[in-house]
Amino acid sequence: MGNNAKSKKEEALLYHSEGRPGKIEVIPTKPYSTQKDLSLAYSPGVAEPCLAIEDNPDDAYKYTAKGNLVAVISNGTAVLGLGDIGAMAGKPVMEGKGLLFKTFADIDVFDIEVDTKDTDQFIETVKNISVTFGGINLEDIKAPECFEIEERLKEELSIPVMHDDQHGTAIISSAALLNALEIAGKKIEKVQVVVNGAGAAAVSCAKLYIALGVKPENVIMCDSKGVISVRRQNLNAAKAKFATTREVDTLEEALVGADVFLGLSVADVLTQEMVRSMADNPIVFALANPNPEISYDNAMAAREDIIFATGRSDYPNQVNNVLGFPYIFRGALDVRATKINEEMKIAAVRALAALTKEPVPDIVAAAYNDNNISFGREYLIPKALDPRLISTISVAVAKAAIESGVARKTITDWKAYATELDSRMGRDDKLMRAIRSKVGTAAPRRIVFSEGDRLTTIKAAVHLANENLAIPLLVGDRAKINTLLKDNHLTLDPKCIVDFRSDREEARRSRYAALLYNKVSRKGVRMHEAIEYMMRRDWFTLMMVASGDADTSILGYTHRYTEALNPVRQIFTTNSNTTLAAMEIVTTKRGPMFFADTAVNPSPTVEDLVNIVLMAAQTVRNFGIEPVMAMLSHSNFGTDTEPLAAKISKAVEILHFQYPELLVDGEMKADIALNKKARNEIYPFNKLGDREINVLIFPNLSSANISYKMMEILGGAEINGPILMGLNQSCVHLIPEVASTRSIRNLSVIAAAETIQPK
Ligand SMILES: NC(=O)C1=CN([C@@H]2O[C@H](COP(=O)(O)OP(=O)(O)OC[C@H]3O[C@@H](n4cnc5c(N)ncnc54)[C@H](OP(=O)(O)O)[C@@H]3O)[C@@H](O)[C@H]2O)C=CC1
Ligand SMILES: CC(=O)C(=O)O
Ligand SMILES: [Mg+2]
Repeated sequence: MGNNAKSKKEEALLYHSEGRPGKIEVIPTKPYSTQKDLSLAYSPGVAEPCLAIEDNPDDAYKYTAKGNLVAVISNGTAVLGLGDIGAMAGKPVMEGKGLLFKTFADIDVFDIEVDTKDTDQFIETVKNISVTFGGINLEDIKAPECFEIEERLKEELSIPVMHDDQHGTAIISSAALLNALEIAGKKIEKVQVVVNGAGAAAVSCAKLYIALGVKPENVIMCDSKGVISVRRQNLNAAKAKFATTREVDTLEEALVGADVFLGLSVADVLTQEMVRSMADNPIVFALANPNPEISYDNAMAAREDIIFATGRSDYPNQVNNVLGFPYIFRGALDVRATKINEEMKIAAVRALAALTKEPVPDIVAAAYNDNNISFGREYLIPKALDPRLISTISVAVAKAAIESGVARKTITDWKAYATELDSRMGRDDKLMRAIRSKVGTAAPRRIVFSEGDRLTTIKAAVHLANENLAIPLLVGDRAKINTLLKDNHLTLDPKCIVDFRSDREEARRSRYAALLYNKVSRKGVRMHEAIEYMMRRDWFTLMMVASGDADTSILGYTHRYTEALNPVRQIFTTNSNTTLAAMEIVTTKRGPMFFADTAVNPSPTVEDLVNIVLMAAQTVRNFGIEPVMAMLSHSNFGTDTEPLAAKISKAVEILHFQYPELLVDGEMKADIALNKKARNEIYPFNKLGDREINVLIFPNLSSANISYKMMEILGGAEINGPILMGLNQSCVHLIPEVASTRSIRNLSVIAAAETIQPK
């Protein structure tokens, strides 16, 4: 074993053994700390749900975890491509499936390893424990027993049962096949397909390919003994259905001129010569795990026109059932489907294939460190970490279950269901959705971007234009913008590009310079400077807004937010001492929280703090949310009198006196702010009562900035902002040049929303 392989082995073993051994644990979902809690969780309180379920078995979905609990069950006879390694040895894979179910679809899993190879015993065991679960995922059970096991369990149980290696694999590889055929320019009813492997996965994939249009006579299947032909004796029933009449005996012979190779067998059985003998643009899915039928490097070296996929995550095109089973079960559980039928599988195939053609979100680009992911040879199928999979596949599956009559619960509000799915994964950005919807229903605003020739900005602009959320105006070099658009297969109306330094814009620059001079001549700016400024993208961008050529702007900055604010202050404030401040929307599990001041005032005075509170209150109100504000400190209501705490206490005193209607109090520590029970018990005089605080005003820039960044990294919160506050007119927000497309897009939507007057 080479050093690299050895260290990978050690790494994998350490990963599994470190800390609490294994990969999953059980976590209670109800309080259990007091005697009272325990008497409800267990005896005597627990008797009540027991009796309710005895009366009405369906109540198990109401009072127990059944409805969200899936059993991953295996006997270890076909574990990955490792073969029959036994029930116990397969446990790491089953725990792994549990981890994937939970993290990708919020489904809880018990992994169950059944130590028998006897089909009847296995079925009996599963049947006897099935009441515990909302669904059963059979895993890594070898063919042909797996076919009978699944068929009988499906017939005899009224919860969804799916053998993942069969149908999960079939669904994902079918979606990849449809897309690969489109890229190869081939028709499904014409292609010659060679399937290597005749087990659980291979047989099921071949069946689904045929259901999607592949001609049965165009499929040749091979097992460990070669081509399955009518001339062979003693074929099991599943293989017999694929026996060919053609005069070929080996994989090598079968592949000559073939369009598709589908490998669900073992490593390294496909040679470069075989690949070279295939038709033009050969589609090669080498899906054996952990090592494919041909390595990525060998496949790529074999020929240039190959369209290639493996089951692995470390190469492009991971065709692996992980893209399917979490979401298929999610959809099935949510409508309490009695089975997973053909309609649901086909719906999942189509949804997956279609999703691949949608622009890829930044979060995926970041996760794979690749900004160029778009439909093509290297992207036949969505990435496993794509957060859209849940709302795309589960919705399609649930709809198909309802339409095909196997659902025991219906869903009518599909938007709400998709939202619920997103929120399961902690990505619930209700506020952003509300803002987006406000912007989407108004006439699109003209948003000018100072960094118009950056790819992140261009992508955000294309999204905003395509979604009709704004008319983006990109300030930058036209040729550069056009190249970036072309290279990234993006399109944008040429009118959206403002090549501000070009000769064509000379008249506009003069007009803006005159206007600027008019505005700032009493702030020390001379005419020749105003003319020079118009060659600078920040000044030019701001003048587009000041002149009325744009409704609002997004200004990129490199080093310091406060430096970038200088032209903003010059153009849009009458007094250079006006307090400006910045606020971040921090989307937490509790909902949106607003943090201020996160970017402008390093050490705010009492007056600044009062202004920050007033501006934050107004901004939050504009979002349709009633602000409940805590002024944070290391001290609670005078417990410390040192200057920083005293400054906040003074600001509160002024606010209470001058704005008695405002729900603001402090100074208080973060735990007191965020725990209303403790706040009311210890400080019953506080002004905020039973309300949850949603605005946190920090004592200084450092604490605010540190806090929201910690929330982002450690707390997994999504951050949107910074929202610049304090200008008379909403006209600009500043964003770091390194910001992601998602951040730019969200801030743009916020900026657009601010310019919409309430009806
Ligand atoms: N990427 C993905 O999502 C998935 C990949 N897989 C992979 O597919 C493979 C098979 O899994 P599964 O169907 O569950 O297992 P099974 O045990 O049910 O089937 C294995 C099949 O492979 C055949 N086989 C073994 N050696 C060869 C060979 N040299 N040439 C041709 N065929 C051969 C066997 O032939 P015989 O019938 O003669 O014994 C059998 O038909 C595994 O590597 C697994 O990791 C499986 C599921 C999902
Ligand atoms: C991916 C999978 O389920 C397998 O290889 O068995
Ligand atoms: Mg498997």
